[in-house]
Amino acid sequence: MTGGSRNDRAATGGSWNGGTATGGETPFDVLTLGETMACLHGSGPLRLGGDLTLSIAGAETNVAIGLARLGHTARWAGVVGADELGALVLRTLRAEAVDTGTVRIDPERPTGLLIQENRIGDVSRVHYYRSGSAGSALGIADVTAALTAGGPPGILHVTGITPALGPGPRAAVEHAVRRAQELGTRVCLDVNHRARLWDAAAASAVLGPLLPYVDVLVASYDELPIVAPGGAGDALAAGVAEVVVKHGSAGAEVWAGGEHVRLPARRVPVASTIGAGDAFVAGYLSGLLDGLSPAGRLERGVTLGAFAVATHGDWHGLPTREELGLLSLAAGDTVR
Ligand SMILES: Nc1ncnc2c1ncn2[C@@H]1O[C@H](COP(=O)(O)OP(=O)(O)OP(=O)(O)O)[C@@H](O)[C@H]1O
Ligand SMILES: O=C(O)C(=O)C[C@H](O)[C@H](O)CO
Repeated sequence: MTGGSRNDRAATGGSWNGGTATGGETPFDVLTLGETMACLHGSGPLRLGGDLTLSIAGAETNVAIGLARLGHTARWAGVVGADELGALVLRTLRAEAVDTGTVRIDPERPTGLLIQENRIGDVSRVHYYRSGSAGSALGIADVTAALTAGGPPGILHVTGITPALGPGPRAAVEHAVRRAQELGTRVCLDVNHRARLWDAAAASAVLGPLLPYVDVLVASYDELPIVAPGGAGDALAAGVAEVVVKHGSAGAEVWAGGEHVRLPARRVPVASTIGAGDAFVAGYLSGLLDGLSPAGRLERGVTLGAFAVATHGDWHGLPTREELGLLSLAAGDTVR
């Protein structure tokens, strides 16, 4: 399916944008691509049964939703099944003002599913039911449509999850980053290693060669060696302009424009850490779009990460621009 609704929301505060639009349309601030699934969330051990809540999850759409909530324009490219869960994915994204105009519906494959199991305290397990899914049918043609319809986006955001889904998605990501570079679109890669999908050596062989096309590299401190065995310096030497490293509850750091900045995490009560990394990326890219300094970008990343941690759900608790200051209120405050 092509030609769904075009998000006409104006870009707010974007200090730079992509290449020239065709047909008088405004390019999107950010294009993300990958797999988004139905997500069941349980509050205890799965084998005991009990209630599950149904929503959607996908690292790339978590980022797109975070950006859209802050007033940036975002498109997601992917494939869903011709089923009710695919309809849930599309309906949710449209409600969050994420453009789905180039999303393809595959009549042969089901929408993927993941189940989040809250096992002990804040320790969760994720179970995938995504083998043979519609999302894993993503291919080069999907990327071409998404990158060009409406003009090249300002930023292309991809993650290391997508190439782990199979040869089609891998080719799609490799094509996307090359084409983005030709189009003058900046590329952000989040390593987002998923050990249940592939091992570190396989990830390294695929993601390492992408670095010459990457402008902003994001990795957790334990993932960085997958693409840069010698640390951030290796990635900078490979041509990456900004290297952002996340340290969970210890905050994050960035090397950009000859600067090195490190910030602590915001202190918040922990509801669920799932999605903190994606929220962080949305905040960081929002700061980049707004023309903030490396410290300002990092600060917005850390702020969105804290919103994700302090609320339930992958993306549900992410702030609008007006809500960014909420974290500064004292515990127990009520806004009236
Ligand atoms: N306990 C916490 N309290 C406050 N902020 C946190 C906490 N954990 C994470 N964050 C913020 O979120 C950012 C990203 O978190 P983290 O490093 O855990 O990402 P991640 O491992 O990629 O997460 P995920 O893959 O689950 O999305 C951190 O850099 C930090 O700013
Ligand atoms: O693990 C994945 O593939 C996902 O995209 C699901 C999660 O919602 C996401 O990664 C949270 O960070």
